[in-house]
Amino acid sequence: MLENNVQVAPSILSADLGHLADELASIEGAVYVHFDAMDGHFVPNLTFGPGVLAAVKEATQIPVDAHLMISNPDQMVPEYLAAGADIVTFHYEATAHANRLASLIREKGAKAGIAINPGTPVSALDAIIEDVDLVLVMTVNPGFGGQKFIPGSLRKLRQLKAMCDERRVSPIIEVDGGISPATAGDVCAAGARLLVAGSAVFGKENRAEAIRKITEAGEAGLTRRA
Ligand SMILES: O=C(CO)[C@@H](O)[C@H](O)COP(=O)(O)O
Ligand SMILES: [Fe+2]
Repeated sequence: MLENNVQVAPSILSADLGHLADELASIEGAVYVHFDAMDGHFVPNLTFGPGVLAAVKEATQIPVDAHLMISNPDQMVPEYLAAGADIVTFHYEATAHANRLASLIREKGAKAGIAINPGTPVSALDAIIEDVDLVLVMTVNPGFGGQKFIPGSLRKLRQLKAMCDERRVSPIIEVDGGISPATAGDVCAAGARLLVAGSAVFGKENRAEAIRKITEAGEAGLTRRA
């Protein structure tokens, strides 16, 4: 990914699931479709699994960014890979074998992502930062769409960017939760480049315009940083 390229991944958690194919067709400008898998155990909500991911892949050409909010991801990751996920992101807090899991994802040709909850420090990534393609900094506590952005996430993003620069690695830095044109500038100024947005895209009538506004606000944040 280019250093100054802001990308938006609409989260279908906020889409009208009864008309998923139409919803997917509406997100012009989206670089990924964000797919929130929740198991009712790691997070207090239950959504969809690999079967729905395979249906999403059938319905759109846009690559799928699978965010697995599930306990014991080691068990289910092969299913999400087989379903066609282009990025598979598991939670640091959910596995004892993060490096092994990241290797498995990469061996199958997908991008490997690791996510950290708001309560998990960036230092938790110390032993894995070289082995992943993406780091997802949760900017709300996972489980639900439409929550308020946690401002303390900005400090974590700056710490992560500094860690990456020091170690000379450049994973995609993704943020998820409460992202809108109002918060996109700050997260991009702090280091994020891939912005998940659920309610700020699917809650709007004109999705292409919503995606464009988030992208532009993010790019304005990059200028501020420079
Ligand atoms: O992973 C999650 C929630 O746990 C997200 O991907 C949400 O779907 C984001 O929704 P908004 O905060 O953008 O409405
Ligand atoms: Fe997500």
